[in-house]
Amino acid sequence: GPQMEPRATSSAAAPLRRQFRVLVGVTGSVAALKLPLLVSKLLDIPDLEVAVVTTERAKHFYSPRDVPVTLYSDADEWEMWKRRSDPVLHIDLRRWADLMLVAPLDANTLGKVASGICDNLLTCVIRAWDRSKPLLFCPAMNTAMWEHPITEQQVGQLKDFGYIEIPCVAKKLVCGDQGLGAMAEVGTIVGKVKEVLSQRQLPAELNPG
Ligand SMILES: CC(C)(CO)[C@@H](O)C(=O)NCCC(=O)N/C=C\S
Repeated sequence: GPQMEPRATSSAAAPLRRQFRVLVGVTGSVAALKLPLLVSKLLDIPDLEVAVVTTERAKHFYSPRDVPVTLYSDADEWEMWKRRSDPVLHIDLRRWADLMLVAPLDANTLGKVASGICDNLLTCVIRAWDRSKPLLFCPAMNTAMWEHPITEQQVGQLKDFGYIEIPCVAKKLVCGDQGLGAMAEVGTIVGKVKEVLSQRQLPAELNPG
């Protein structure tokens, strides 16, 4: 998990290890049931390290047993910070990650991010995010929510921040409605992560000289 160990070891014996760190944010859309599949597909990408930050609502849609990486939630922030000298988890996480992927981004968290609300671990990481690093988001919500005019405004706001949208798709949603609002397919999401990583220089300390 994201401890502050050195980013890479390079010695005669061991080649430079180029781990690229992806922090997955998961929120309370029913599409969060795809988290185990998404994490397992990300772990198939060579040299990728994955950690997850979950909201409380998202926990209803997956079992931590099916997520074989470090999974942070709000209580971890409270546990970790007891006194002034203690680390601040959302700041540790913004430093640790090279790329952030919010999948799914539900209507509630979309609204929070668009207006700078940061009332949990995930929104605090995003609020503190270093915008020189890529942040990808996958909206997912009921069609009626998607079609509300506030959605376009708030997605536009996130794009103005420089965040990259992986657009939702039209499907027969789990609630029976047919239309836009379904999270992009996991294959689409993983493909976009690969594309963005291929365009990025590795962090300097991974690629000295
Ligand atoms: C869950 C999944 C991935 C199954 O294909 C798909 O329905 C979806 O992305 N739904 C997210 C939209 C949503 O949150 N609907 C909430 C009420 S309809």
